[in-house]
Amino acid sequence: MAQLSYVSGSVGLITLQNPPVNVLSAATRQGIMESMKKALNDPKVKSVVICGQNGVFCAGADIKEFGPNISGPSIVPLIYDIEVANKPVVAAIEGSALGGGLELALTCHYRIAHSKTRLGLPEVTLGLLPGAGGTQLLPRLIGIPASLELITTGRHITAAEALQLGLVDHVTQSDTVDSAVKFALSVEGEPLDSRRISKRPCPHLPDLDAVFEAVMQKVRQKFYGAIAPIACVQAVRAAATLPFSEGMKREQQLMSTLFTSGQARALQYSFFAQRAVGRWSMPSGASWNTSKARPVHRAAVLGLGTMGRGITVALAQAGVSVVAVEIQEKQLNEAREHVYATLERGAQQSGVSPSCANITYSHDIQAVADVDLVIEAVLEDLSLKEKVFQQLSAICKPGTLLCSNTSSLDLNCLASQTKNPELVVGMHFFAPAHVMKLLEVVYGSKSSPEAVATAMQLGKKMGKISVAVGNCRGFVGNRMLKPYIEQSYFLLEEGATPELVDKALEEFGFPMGVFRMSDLSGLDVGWRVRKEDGLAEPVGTSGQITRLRGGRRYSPLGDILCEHGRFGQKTGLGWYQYGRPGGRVAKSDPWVFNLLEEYRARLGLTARPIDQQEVLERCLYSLINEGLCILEEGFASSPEDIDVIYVFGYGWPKHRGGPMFYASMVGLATVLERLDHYYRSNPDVPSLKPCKLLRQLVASGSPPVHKWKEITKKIQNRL
Ligand SMILES: CCCCCCCC/C=C\C=C\CC(=O)SCCNC(=O)CCNC(=O)[C@H](O)C(C)(C)COP(=O)(O)OP(=O)(O)OC[C@H]1O[C@@H](n2cnc3c(N)ncnc32)[C@H](O)[C@@H]1OP(=O)(O)O
Repeated sequence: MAQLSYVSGSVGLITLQNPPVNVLSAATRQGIMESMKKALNDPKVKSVVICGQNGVFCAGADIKEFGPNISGPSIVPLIYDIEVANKPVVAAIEGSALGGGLELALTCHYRIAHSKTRLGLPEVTLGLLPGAGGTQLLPRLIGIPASLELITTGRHITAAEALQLGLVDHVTQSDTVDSAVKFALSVEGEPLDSRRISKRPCPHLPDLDAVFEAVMQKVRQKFYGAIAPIACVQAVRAAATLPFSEGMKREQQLMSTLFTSGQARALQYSFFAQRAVGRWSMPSGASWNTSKARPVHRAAVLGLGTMGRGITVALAQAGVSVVAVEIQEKQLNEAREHVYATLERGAQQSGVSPSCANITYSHDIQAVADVDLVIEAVLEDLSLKEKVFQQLSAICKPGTLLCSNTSSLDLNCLASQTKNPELVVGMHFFAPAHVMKLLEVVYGSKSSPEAVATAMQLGKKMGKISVAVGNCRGFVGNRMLKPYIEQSYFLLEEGATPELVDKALEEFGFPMGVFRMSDLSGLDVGWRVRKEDGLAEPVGTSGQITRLRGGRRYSPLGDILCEHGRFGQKTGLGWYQYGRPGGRVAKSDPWVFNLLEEYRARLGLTARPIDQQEVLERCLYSLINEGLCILEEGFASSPEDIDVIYVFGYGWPKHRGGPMFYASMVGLATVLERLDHYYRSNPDVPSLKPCKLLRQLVASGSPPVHKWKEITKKIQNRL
């Protein structure tokens, strides 16, 4: 796992050999320790270079090993041994130097990096802090403000930025190991004391208290409820105020609290879940490793409203050449300007040149004739989309993949309008499409595995986390949102206020509660769908309100708001008031309180006190229950799929893993008991009825999430 060889006569070259990314597993740590000892004891060796096999330095500790019993040598003493070495040790950094990998490099006396390397301390994203001296060494090397920023965000930086910060000594464009060996030869015999970072004082910061206070406030706001960023700030403060050895003790104390926390488990689960969703499968048995994606060199986006513009930007930024089509001339011109400005802004932020040259605009649908893939993003209207798919099927060259950005319509209906339904898949982006990481790739009953593989690969190229899901109403994300929103309306009927419900959900960790979120996305969208479904009927100011519709309880509260022209932020009024159309700051609205009182009086409902616990249980457990139904019915292939969708598309707090992981942390038996309880008192609300899979999981002893698949499969085989 780490190999010592001898080069250029006097250099001991230690190569980490743990593919694919040379993580510091027990065997690797052992290997480094033994190789180091051998090199230092060998009189022929005058300097040491540490590098990683296959162009990757080291991606840090092996996250899979984290748990109560870590075997093998501990990282911290190993790293100390390197720093105190009496021969110069040079890190030859290429690929990635992350977490424990960067800490390993920090204890070397010199750091040479290839220009394409990414460096960082991403432990905070795993619910941890850089616990192998990173919080004490980095501030001594690059100063407190820069260290705080890197450690609390976990951001990966380029070699150029690392050089500018003083994190590396030299950046090379040629062979990194060769450069490091040459460098090691040049410093043999030189004194090392000034190269030992632990011996340096932390650079003085005059307004220390103010800096730490400001950063603490920022992380509390930005990462609401997350404990790791706070511990990171506390650890860096120790570097600024304590001698190195004391600071190390503080780092270890903070690390051990984080290490066993539920948040760390959730975030580490999420790390692997993000990678697991790439290994998709379909109920037919087709999967990522049996299906080949087609290359997409040229894509078209049809319909340049908000979604189409975002998709155009994301494709261009991914280096795909785009034909952007909008039939209305005015909208086309506006879109062109908007896309240009967004690309310019993005380029300024990232420092790379904008990709505007990749885009051609047209108001003629014939312009899509020779593209490899089309993403349709016209209005969410079934008959319009059906017509568009008929046209696309006639115009496009044979084999062109036809994708729809629909968020709610039946993909099979669209596919049935084409000559080749196997070439039709859903690509459900989330607004703003060039920013949001999630992409639901929806397969219909006839979608070919090749079409799914192509959409998944294109999503990856666009920097998205793509999840393959089946074609049920609302797909996975929006389907689960329905019972969650429904419960929030019922809670209002029973005595809650939008403020109370939102507060409970925001304290849980959502960036916005359900009512603020609905105001942002527009209340009229759901209203239109409910009207199409025959659910929303005019309520008026007098007369009977029917609460039972389609055999289940229905709350018309959202419809009433829409009847009053309250569509949310865009009209300045919704569940809250915003001062003006397009206003962003939500303020309580007495009109809503009056409405709720009058509504309850009309229905003979008595308001009762509702606490935050009930809000969370009813909103979250009904959403979780729907997710379990989706798994049971096979529309998602694993709980990880659902969790990734919720974390990256719906603001589920990252440090809670996702709804399925959260349910397992709360205890499936508890979720089942509470759903049973609420369903007993609300038998006309089917979404509270615990699904078969939940009962089965509890009956099987509530196995951890990664074992649910076995039980899901059994239920599906029986269906
Ligand atoms: C009681 C208290 C005691 C506490 C004592 C603890 C002592 C603590 C001392 C030190 C602690 C150090 C903490 C850390 O170092 S935590 C790890 C920090 N590192 C990271 O977060 C890096 C994570 N990896 C990545 O960002 C990427 O994988 C990257 C390296 C950029 C490569 O990206 P890419 O090329 O896209 O490849 P993949 O992401 O698909 O990864 C390839 C496979 O490798 C697996 N992988 C990657 N990193 C790790 C890791 N650190 N541990 C385990 N496995 C890792 C990844 O899952 C992929 O596997 P698979 O193909 O099976 O999906």
